[in-house]
This record gives sequence, structure tokens and C-alpha cells, in this order.
Amino acid sequence: MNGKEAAGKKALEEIQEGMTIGLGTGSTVYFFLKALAEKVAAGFKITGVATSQQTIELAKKWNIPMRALNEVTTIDVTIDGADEVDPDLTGIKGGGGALLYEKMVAKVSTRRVWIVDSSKKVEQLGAFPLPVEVIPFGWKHVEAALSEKGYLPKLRRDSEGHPYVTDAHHYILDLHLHSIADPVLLAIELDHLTGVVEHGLFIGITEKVLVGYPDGHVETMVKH
Ligand SMILES: O=C(CO)[C@H](O)[C@H](O)COP(=O)(O)O
Repeated sequence: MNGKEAAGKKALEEIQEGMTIGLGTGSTVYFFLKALAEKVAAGFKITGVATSQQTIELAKKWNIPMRALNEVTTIDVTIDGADEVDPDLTGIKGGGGALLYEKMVAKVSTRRVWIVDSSKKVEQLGAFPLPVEVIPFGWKHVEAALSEKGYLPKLRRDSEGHPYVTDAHHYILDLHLHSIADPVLLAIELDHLTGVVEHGLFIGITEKVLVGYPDGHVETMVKH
């Protein structure tokens, strides 16, 4: 077992029958979905709300009953991954490009739990490039504004060298910041930049992080 699998399986303890569950995106969520699908196959009843096309496809393949975000009024708990998590449970997300839908699903959830392997735990955020989702119209001007601030933006591209396009048909500029001294200030700044749809700073958005280690044990970080 690796850390991602350990954390993914542990997250099953957050789920009760009858719940509506936000289903995150990524390789750690994969293990959670797989374990959840086994319970569903045994008759356990839940409803999932996906944060990406990738997750919709996995849920379909594994017969997890799904609803769209517009079809539910509340989500009991969302289980999602993260790219970096600091001691305050502030995180960077969006490495897989699903940050906008992930943040929207998280915000209508009663509880949010992240599942990560131990490599994601950091003292200060920023070594992982911060994804900023932008509308394609005039994106070069947003890039120029971010460059001027010294944020070293780089347009994300797919394996064929074309701009990477999110599920919501936007582009992503990854900011190579190396360290983020004040995530709140940076989030406010990005929130006010015209052309930016969303950014990958998730502040005060999770209450619990399950951290899986290579030996299979899982540490629980909670908000103080
Ligand atoms: O934010 C995300 C996708 O947009 C993922 O949750 C994040 O990238 C972590 O992915 P993984 O579990 O594959 O390391």
C-alpha cells in the first residue's frame, strides 16, 4: 500500500449510508472511489457529486450513483485531494486542473476532508506551482499582469503542446512562486484580477486532512 491508497481507504470512515458525497479529482481520490464503489456494489446507498469529467467517468465505470451539482441542495461531505497542505490546513489545489469545480463543490459542502500522501505536507505553500484558471479571451494580458507582479506565470499545455483546457473551457496559468509568504493577501489579489476565474489557493475550506504514509499508517490533521 502507498500513502495515497492508505489515505483514500481511510476516508471511507467519513461516509455514512444515505449521504450525498462530493467526489474530488486525482490519483488519491481514485483509491477512495475504488473503495467506495466496492461498498456500493455490496448495497451501500449514497449519491455522488463529481468535481470533474475524469471523476464522472470513474464513477460511471464503477456504478456509483451520481447527481449534478445543480440537482442537489446540500452535500454532506466532500472528499478531495490536494497538491500542498500547510499546518493551518490551507492548501494548493488544481494540479489536475479541476480547481474551479472542486472549489464550488467544496463551498456547498457541510464538511470537507482532504486525502493526501505525506509528500504533500509543507511548512509554507508555494513550491508547487499555483494554478490560476483564466478565460481564454485575452489571456496573454492576464499573463502579462501576473508577470509584472513577478509571479512567473506559465500557460499549462497538454501532451500535444496545445493550451490545456479545463472542464469549464478555460486555460490555466501556473504561477512559479516557490514560496507564498501570505496566502490570504495573494488570494485577495488574484480574486480581483479581471480575467481570472478562480485560483488554487483553498483557505479555510477544509476541516480535516488525512495524510497517508508509505508504511500504510494515516495521520489526521484537524483545524484548531
Ligand atoms: O486539485 C486536484 C485536481 O485539480 C487534485 O486534488 C490534486 O492535484 C491532487 O491530486 P493527486 O491526488 O493526484 O496528487
